[in-house]
Amino acid sequence: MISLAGKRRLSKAEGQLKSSGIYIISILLLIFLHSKPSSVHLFFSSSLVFNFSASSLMGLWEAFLNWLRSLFFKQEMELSLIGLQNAGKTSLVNAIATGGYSEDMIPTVGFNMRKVTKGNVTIKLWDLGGQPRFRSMWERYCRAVSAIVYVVDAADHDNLAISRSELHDLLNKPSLNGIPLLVLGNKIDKPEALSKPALTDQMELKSITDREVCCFMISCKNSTNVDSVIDWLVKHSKAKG
Ligand SMILES: Nc1nc2c(ncn2[C@@H]2O[C@H](COP(=O)(O)OP(=O)(O)OP(=O)(O)O)[C@@H](O)[C@H]2O)c(=O)[nH]1
Ligand SMILES: [Mg+2]
Repeated sequence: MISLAGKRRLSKAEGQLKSSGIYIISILLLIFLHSKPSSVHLFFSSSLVFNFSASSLMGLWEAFLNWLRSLFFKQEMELSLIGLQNAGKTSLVNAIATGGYSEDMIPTVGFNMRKVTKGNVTIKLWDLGGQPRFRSMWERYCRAVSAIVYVVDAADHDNLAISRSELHDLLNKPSLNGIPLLVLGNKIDKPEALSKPALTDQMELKSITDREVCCFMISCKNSTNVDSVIDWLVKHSKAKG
């Protein structure tokens, strides 16, 4: 038997527990809203359209839970870097991992694997050799990845046609159906480098309709747009959960 005073103490403790729980959730919600202003905007714009529908509230709640999850759980993703020899794949791995750059690169023989951690996401990068003798293994290393990263030397006009046909041959493999594609036009520090519309055109990227395709123009040498590449990669690991 619990005395009346005991019951009072118990319900007081319960009340304190509840209010501190609400307090913690409110603080976390405020931090979330502060760190993701875009979701607040999205919520209010969709609320205006749908008159504060339950789905917009659910969307915000889901985004909040995903954010909470990302604070506590590490996420992993696997990527393959493909492209002709000399395109700058290994240079990109270095730019992502350390920000370093070297003119003196040794061509990749076979493949290298490197793990890079960005925030709570660990990215496993398969950096494949681009010489003709290694291209037959590209497909094998692309099968289970979250995204295929295809690097093109945007300043090497002579090899663009080969780069395009190698890319389209690879994407035609049924085992790679639907895997998102990130095409990177590298070496934009060189004056002869193509513009993004010209590269999109030359690589016939608009004809790829069976998957998500994104293209950035980058320079590993000057670290141009490397941050955008990392953001894209991290977003795609989150999409995979
Ligand atoms: N100007 C310039 N040169 C670059 C850039 N990125 C890479 N390079 C140079 O391009 C050459 C080839 O770079 P790698 O990273 O080895 O090319 P790769 O695609 O890994 O080549 P393989 O391993 O043979 O398939 C090196 O001399 C790099 O210094 C860049 O953004 N600008
Ligand atoms: Mg290499």
